[in-house]
Amino acid sequence: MKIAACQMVSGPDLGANLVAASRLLESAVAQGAQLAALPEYFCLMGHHDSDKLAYAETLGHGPIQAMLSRAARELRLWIIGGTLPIKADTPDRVRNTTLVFSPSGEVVARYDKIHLFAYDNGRESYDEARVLEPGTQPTAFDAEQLRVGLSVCYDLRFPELYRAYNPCELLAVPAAFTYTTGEKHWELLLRARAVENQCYVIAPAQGGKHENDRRTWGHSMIVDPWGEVLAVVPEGEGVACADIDPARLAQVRQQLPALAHRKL
Ligand SMILES: NC(=O)CCC(=O)C(=O)O
Repeated sequence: MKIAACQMVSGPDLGANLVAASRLLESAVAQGAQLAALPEYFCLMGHHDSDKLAYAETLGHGPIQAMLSRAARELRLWIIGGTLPIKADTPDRVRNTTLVFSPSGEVVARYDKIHLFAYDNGRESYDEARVLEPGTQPTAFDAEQLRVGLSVCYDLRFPELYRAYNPCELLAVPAAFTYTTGEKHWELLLRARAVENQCYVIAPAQGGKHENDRRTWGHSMIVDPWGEVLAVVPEGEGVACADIDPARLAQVRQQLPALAHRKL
């Protein structure tokens, strides 16, 4: 199966972000992809944390989900729908949610980001817990022969989440890594998760200077189970495509049976 990681530089205009996401999904299909993934916050990188509340949807309703479902159906594509804000049970809180759409346009999986990002180096600071409510459930789904484990951005720093997905063939990490942390840690962590879990990793990211003055690292990539980077988009909008090769997965696991040697 050919897979595609779509990189975006989303802004505060929901309509414009949805148009850009549709265009990238079409481009992924034109390059032969059967599964495409969008980045974290693909539909909105607002000026304020509270913008997420204004655009939050209830499950099964709203323009963001309608666009993803229509694109999946019309393009006959599996879509890992980055993240979108879904209303939480708690007032004034949202879940940062990945919805997965099958090629018939149905939602087949929901994952709510478990680990909420916080960072403060004196010049930049983030605290997702101000408006987000964390998820609690690791979630995987099957896309034909592929078992895919879901995660979002900061989750990448918590290897125990990915162990919960073993065995699977692909780990998905839609992200909006900061430029500062991404420059140092993004590729290192993605390749580590691929090597230690002997899986492919698809990591679609935000990458560039956003209207809200945030700068994200980008470098959307696809990594193979030996830790090789198969495709990358350094900065700006674009699509990184690569093939999932079952023979490669089998070869890596047979030559170095580290997963079978786990003791804990
Ligand atoms: N949106 C996020 O979770 C950002 C995570 C990040 O930048 C990191 O360094 O971790």
